[in-house]
Amino acid sequence: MDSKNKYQTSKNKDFFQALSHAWDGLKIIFTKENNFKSHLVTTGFILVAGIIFQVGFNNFMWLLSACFLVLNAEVINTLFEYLVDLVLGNKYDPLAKKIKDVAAGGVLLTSLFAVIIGLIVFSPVLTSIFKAFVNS
Ligand SMILES: Nc1ncnc2c1ncn2[C@@H]1O[C@H](COP(=O)(O)OP(=O)(O)OP(=O)(O)O)[C@@H](O)[C@H]1O
Repeated sequence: MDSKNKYQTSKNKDFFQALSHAWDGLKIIFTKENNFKSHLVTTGFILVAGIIFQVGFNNFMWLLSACFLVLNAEVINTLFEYLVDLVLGNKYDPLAKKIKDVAAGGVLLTSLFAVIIGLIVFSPVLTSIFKAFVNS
């Protein structure tokens, strides 16, 4: 199948064709899903904060991992939303609700993990800000 054929349903010919489809997938989720955009912006702020406050290599890796887990959970959530919509369209189905809600629950759970990691990593910074605020 020609790689320029937008109706391709067969396997990709090479790694670069697969990469271009994966990039298309990221563009879709970035342009269509506002939650993904917010998570990406938050990831940027957290990583910049990690650099500014010099949290150390290991802590920075924890922050990086937690942020990318949240982004990945959002990708999986969107995937299930698209699958349900593909199969059902606007038809209501209690199982579809379960699928979408469980996928959204996965994002929430991962986000809670990221918040806990953030609080642990930035606790020295937060403590010194709190002390400075109390002493002022
Ligand atoms: N076909 C359906 N049948 C039953 N319930 C549905 C169906 N589609 C959506 N829902 C319910 O409506 C809610 C909102 O649907 P939507 O597709 O916007 O998911 P969402 O998790 O809110 O999306 P996002 O992650 O983009 O904020 C879902 O969580 C689910 O409870």
